[in-house]
Amino acid sequence: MWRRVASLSSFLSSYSTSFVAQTASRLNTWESLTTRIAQQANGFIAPKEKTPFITFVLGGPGSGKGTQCIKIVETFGFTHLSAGDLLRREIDSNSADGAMILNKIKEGKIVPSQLTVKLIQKGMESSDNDKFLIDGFPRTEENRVSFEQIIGIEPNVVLFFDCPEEEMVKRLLNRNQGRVDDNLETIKTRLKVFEALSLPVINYYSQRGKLYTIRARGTEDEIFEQVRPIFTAFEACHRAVE
Ligand SMILES: Nc1ncnc2c1ncn2[C@@H]1O[C@H](COP(=O)(O)OP(=O)(O)O)[C@@H](O)[C@H]1O
Ligand SMILES: O=c1ccn([C@@H]2O[C@H](COP(=O)(O)OP(=O)(O)O)[C@@H](O)[C@H]2O)c(=O)[nH]1
Ligand SMILES: [Mg+2]
Repeated sequence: MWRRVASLSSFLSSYSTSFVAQTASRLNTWESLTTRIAQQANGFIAPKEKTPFITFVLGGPGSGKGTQCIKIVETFGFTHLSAGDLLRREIDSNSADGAMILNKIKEGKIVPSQLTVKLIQKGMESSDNDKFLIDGFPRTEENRVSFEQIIGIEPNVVLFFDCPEEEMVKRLLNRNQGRVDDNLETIKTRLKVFEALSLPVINYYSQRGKLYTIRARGTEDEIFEQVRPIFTAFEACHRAVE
């Protein structure tokens, strides 16, 4: 469905007086947003009939990734694959790796890449959808490379929820989902891991022109209004070729 688009730039520029344009101006100017998206869609060459459209959803712990993914799913029909949820499911199913995964999560450390990528791969293969939100992954450069090697596709879009540390800590301590890692000691490690290992991944995608940074403070709805124009523009690209 999300196939290569032949001539998007002209379509997108004629779209610039729409409601979407007004909304998009809060994030970027509409022109620069649509130009970027057209370039990315044009660079997306489908090697087989159904190549998935992949969005990586990144940000520190408590930045609101999961919360915003729910809204993206409701509005744009993506399938949500949270790497953390997939790993927690492995623990709950008493799999051979369960104890190791639990330890890593308790310590705020990163689970070996191959394992996480295989779980994501299974999630993608068991879905009929061709639009995926991969939430909380890749968290390290090694994660990123492993995904590219095993899945063989690069993300089309990378969202980065940029949130001040004190706000993330406050949210995590109030998350109230009974998670073993929502305690101050683990949170401190997770913030260090984020800075040391995850920020390089974010910088990598910024350099590749795939990064959309969202200011992740404010109400959930306010934050979603920064996210919405990105996917609206991609949908517009998609409709243009149907
Ligand atoms: N904009 C927001 N303002 C206040 N609290 C939020 C906001 N977005 C999410 N939360 C809350 O913060 C906590 C962490 O959000 P979550 O989506 O789980 O973040 P992440 O997946 O990035 O760790 C949750 O309890 C969630 O309800
Ligand atoms: O690709 C991943 C995703 C998660 N985790 C582990 O799972 C924890 C919780 O991740 P999740 O994405 O659920 O946390 P969030 O950022 O949403 O709070 C992380 O701290 C890691 O220990 C991991 O090792 N690799
Ligand atoms: Mg989450």
